[in-house]
Amino acid sequence: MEERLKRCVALGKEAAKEGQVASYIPELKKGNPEDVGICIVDLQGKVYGAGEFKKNFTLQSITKVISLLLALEDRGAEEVFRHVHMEPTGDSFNSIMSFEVKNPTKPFNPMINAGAMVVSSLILGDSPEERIQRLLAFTDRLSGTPGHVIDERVYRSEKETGDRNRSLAYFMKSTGIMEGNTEEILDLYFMQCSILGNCQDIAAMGAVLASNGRHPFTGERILKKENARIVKTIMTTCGMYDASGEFAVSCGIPAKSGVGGGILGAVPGVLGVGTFGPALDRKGNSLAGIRMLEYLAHDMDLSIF
Ligand SMILES: NC(=O)CC[C@H](N)C(=O)O
Repeated sequence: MEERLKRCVALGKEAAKEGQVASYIPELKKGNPEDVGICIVDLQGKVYGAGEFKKNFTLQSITKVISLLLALEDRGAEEVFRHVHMEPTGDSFNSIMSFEVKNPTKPFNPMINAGAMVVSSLILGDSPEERIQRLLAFTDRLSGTPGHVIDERVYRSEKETGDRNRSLAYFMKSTGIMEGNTEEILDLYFMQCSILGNCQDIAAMGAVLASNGRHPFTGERILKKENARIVKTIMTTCGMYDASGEFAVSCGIPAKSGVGGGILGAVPGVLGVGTFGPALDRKGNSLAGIRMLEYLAHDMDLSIF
């Protein structure tokens, strides 16, 4: 396995040369495009890693999986899906057009920004502070590693420049889909995107999903089986944004990407995998991550299809 992962990293480094580090959030420009890492956590809790698999990065849209799981555990699926659909969009993750023109009643799915903001608004807590603390504590539980924090610089950078997300949020306020204090919900969303984690953290989360909600490190059940199933399905259809269809064919692993360069993968009944490589393609997915996951899927016969 060590050899296989080293080979992945070599392939990932090669693929990363074609990509660009995200720049629309100024602080993310500091990412090093040559960083590449991968980690696998199997369902017995064994950890295998190569490259920069212990290096922290902001989880960004990978936290859409965490917030959806928490909202599902907090509120139940019926209530969550009263506020958000579960359909792929075919448009970019922060598209306004798709949302307003095609379907103004509720956001298409929880893996695009509009849907994720509505989902975060459903997380229980009496104050924004309590909500973000619950989200951080849940990140600790899912990853099996305590002490997750927010990258304050990325958070501030996003808050200062997040006009697109602000537009989406206020549009949803105007149609009545998103209830509550819009600025507080935006703030929660910006903070959640800035949660720091590494490949091992996201591989462990993938393993929890892969084992239908049991933690591979402790055997403890931390998610309802049904919620793990729902989230894996939505990752398959929507997790790589408007590249989800192609990724399902080329790789076939339920996955979720983030513009910080991470991808979380969950192979049902087999393993969780986390990849890192901040050089992105034009759709906002990590090039190294895609290459490594495609290689792994073929080499280990991991496609679910
Ligand atoms: N694709 C992503 O990772 C997007 C998350 C980013 N924080 C944003 O809201 O634009």
